[in-house]
Amino acid sequence: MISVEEAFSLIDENVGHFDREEISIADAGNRILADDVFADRDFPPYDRVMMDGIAIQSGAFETGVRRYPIEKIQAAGAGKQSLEDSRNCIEVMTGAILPENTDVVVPYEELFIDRGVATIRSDGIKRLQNIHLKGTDCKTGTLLLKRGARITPVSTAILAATGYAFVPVIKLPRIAVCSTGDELVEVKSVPADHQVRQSNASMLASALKSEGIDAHVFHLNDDRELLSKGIRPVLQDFDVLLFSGAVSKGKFDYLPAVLQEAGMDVIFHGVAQKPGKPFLFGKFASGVPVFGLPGNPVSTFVCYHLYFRRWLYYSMGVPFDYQRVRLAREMRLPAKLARHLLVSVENADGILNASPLLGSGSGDLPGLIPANGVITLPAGKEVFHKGEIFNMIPFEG
Ligand SMILES: Nc1nc2c(c(=O)[nH]1)N[C@H]1C(S)=C(S)[C@@H](COP(=O)(O)OP(=O)(O)OC[C@H]3O[C@@H](n4cnc5c(N)ncnc54)[C@H](O)[C@@H]3O)O[C@H]1N2
Ligand code: MOO
Repeated sequence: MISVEEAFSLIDENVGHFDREEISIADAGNRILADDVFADRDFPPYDRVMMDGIAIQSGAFETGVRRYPIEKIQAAGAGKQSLEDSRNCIEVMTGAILPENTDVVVPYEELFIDRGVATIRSDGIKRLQNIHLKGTDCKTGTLLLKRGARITPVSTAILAATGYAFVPVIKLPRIAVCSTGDELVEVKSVPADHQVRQSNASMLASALKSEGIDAHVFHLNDDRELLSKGIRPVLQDFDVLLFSGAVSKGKFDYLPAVLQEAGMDVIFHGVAQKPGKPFLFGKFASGVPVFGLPGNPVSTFVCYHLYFRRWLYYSMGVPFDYQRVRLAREMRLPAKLARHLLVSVENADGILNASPLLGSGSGDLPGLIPANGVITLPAGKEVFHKGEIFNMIPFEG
């Protein structure tokens, strides 16, 4: 059995390389940007009128002119007009380009307009007032979004503003989620006394959905022949295989052997950790990785977050973020195995306090309900003090 640290290193050594693709901006939310994005023009791209009103020349105001015949209108979206007579004004609309020969915008609230003449009621004006000058936010060529960033609503707006109708993103892998086990029945079924509804595949598919991945879900029974037959088509059609169950020492835990028969190399099988001790990680010669998540629901979920998501993020070139949390109470544990502890966090004046949720072990699915994430208490140490800082992998967002 290898240590958690060795398992992480082996995951890191075997990260994938995803291609890029161009997708419609309408579908780009939450995807990972594959290119840097630069400003293709200044922001704003022209001297932009910021208030509805009139545009005048400051020089005319300084010589005492207060009554300005309206020469024309500069609407937003219309080409640039020009003020012919400096004692006149042009009516301007928010978002319009500032007309030539003007350098001040006076809003309607400070005007009195009668029979085509605007009288300025305010005492003073400032040159360039209510004008959003070209390039003041950023210049053409400025780096706005970095490759590897997750596309947020704000980055979607930047992509739209810079002309990306189609956005270069990192391709998402096609993932098969395969649950195993004869005791498992379909969600819609009424289970007999010795059966349970199959919930791990739903949990994994839902977790993958939040990464933007639509997984294909399969169920395979604990029959060596059927398992062997069942995985063959799955092997061909997917980039990543996530299995849940059938990786420990049971008489019907055929999965590791069947996968090896099909050509998978075992990278490791068994990690000195709780939960998730029988976790299996392997790879086919084609490069397709296999994550054999132990079947107990807490083991499945914890191994998914610790190992699969790490692999996925690193394969996409994205940092795998942790939250710094403070252990809310002392923990004493046997030092033999690393302990992945479910925690619920509470924000106390900006400090995230993490309370361990002990539940009744890795089969305790309802025990996951209050969990916000998982922290790892390393092997080789028995006492962990209240207030010690840990990296928490959050389960949501
Ligand atoms: N002799 C040993 N027995 C076990 C060991 C061991 O080292 N020696 N390890 C234990 C640990 S730790 C775990 S974790 C489990 C994992 O075993 P498997 O990966 O083979 O999983 P199963 O036996 O198939 O299932 C375990 C448990 O989880 C339930 N399960 C499985 N899949 C689902 C699903 N899709 N939805 C809901 N529930 C699921 C299953 O019914 C079992 O109760 O092995 C220990 N045994
Ligand atoms: O790894 Mo098993 O994870 O204790 O249930």
